[in-house]
Formats: sequence, structure tokens, C-alpha cells
Amino acid sequence: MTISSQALSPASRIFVSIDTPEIAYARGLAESLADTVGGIKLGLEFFVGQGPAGIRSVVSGIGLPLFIDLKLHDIPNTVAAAVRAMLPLQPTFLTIHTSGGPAMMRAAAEAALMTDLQRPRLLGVTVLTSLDDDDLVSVGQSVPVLDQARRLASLAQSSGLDGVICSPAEVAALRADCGPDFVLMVPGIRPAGSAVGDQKRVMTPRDAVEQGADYLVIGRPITQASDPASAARSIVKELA
Ligand SMILES: O=c1ccn([C@@H]2O[C@H](COP(=O)(O)O)[C@@H](O)[C@H]2O)c(=O)[nH]1
Repeated sequence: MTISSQALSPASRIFVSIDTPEIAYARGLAESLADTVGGIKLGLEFFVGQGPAGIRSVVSGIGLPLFIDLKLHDIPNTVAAAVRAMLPLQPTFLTIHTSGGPAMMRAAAEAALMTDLQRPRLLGVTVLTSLDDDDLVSVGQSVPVLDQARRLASLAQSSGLDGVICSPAEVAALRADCGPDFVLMVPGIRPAGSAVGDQKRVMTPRDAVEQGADYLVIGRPITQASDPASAARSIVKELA
């Protein structure tokens, strides 16, 4: 599917990351942000706590695209089976790790087609935004983050994925490498003055979009704010 990033409204670029194991809290956040953001992301913390039924409870009737961010990483047969198992939830986006290799990515891409409904778009995690060059050295990947992200994004594209997760710092290079239709979904977003926490490669929302990001994944700067809807509106305003 071709996506024109320029056609996206500021609000529709924002996937709010609801990271909690609590179903009522997650549902409350989804309801309070439904008019302000473009999508809901639920990841490992929520899925381990509440499973598929919990996901249904949070997004039912909210009317926003669902991004299930489980970052699958296993042998091809197992990852493909997990992708198939997620299809009834009708996610718009799913994640797998590109470091699982081309066979795993191809198997996941084939599995994503096994639905009569709209197929999910598969995104590959390149280098986690919580890592820097020194972290890659410590796990035996002695190349700069940028080079590793470019390598993994190109591998993801040739293996049939729809896009990747990358930090804002790599967006411009990956856009040039992979073209306008390859989805760049970007966490590590921090409005000016907000706490960085465990993230290492960060940028403001506006700078990330100016670099060429299609979608922004934003968690704590919205969900931990005293007024999450107001925090989300400020970010939309910054992007407008
Ligand atoms: O490289 C990655 C991949 C995924 N994430 C996820 O995005 C959100 C970010 O939350 P913040 O609170 O805005 O830091 C979180 O769910 C991560 O699991 C990422 O940060 N980096």
C-alpha cells in the first residue's frame, strides 16, 4: 500500500503508546485521547498483562487504528504463527525484529496476507532507540548505529516488510535509502523540556517530522502528563 506522508494530518501521525498492565487505566487513556491522536499502540507490558481480550476491550469503539507492538523475534515458523494469531485483532501495524533475519521477515510478511480483512502492515525494528554506539559494541555489533539501521532497513525492505521502526536520527538516511512509500514509524520522541528517561536517540516531534518521519510513537510525554489530552494537543499544535 502506498502512503503519502504529506497527506497525513498532524494528529494522524501520532500513535500514543499506552504502556500499562491495567485495563481500566488503558481504556481511560484511549477514551480521553481518541479525539486528539491518530492511533493507539499497545505493547508487551499490556499484552503480557491482559492478552488479546484486553486489547479488544481497550480499542473497541474507539475508532482509531491499532498498532500491536510485540517486536516478535523467533524462528520463522513461530513468528509467522504469532502474526497469524494476531490477525483477528485487525491491527493496522505489527512489529517484528529485523535482526531475526530475512527468512523470518519473509515468513511474517506471508503470514500477514492470510486474512480476508485489511492486512496489517509489518514494521521491522532496526536498532532500539534505547541503544547507542557503545551499546552495539557491547553486544558485538561494532558498527555505528546509523550504519546498522541502514543495513537492517534495506534488509527489511527486500524481505517484504512495509516499513521500519527507527530513531529520529536515522529518518533522513532511511528515507533516502528506502524511498517515499516505505513507512518510517519513529519512537524516541521528546517534546522540548520533557524527561528523556531510558531513551538515547531522541528528537522533538516537529524535528522528527521535518526529517521525514511518517508516524511518531509517543508514550510517557503524553501518558505521564498531568493532563494527557492537553499534552497531546500541544504536540499536535507543534506539528501543525
Ligand atoms: O526502538 C524502539 C521501539 C519501540 N519503542 C516503544 O515505543 C514506546 C516509546 O515510549 P516512550 O514512553 O515515548 O519512551 C514504548 O512503548 C517502546 O516500547 C521504543 O521506544 N523504541
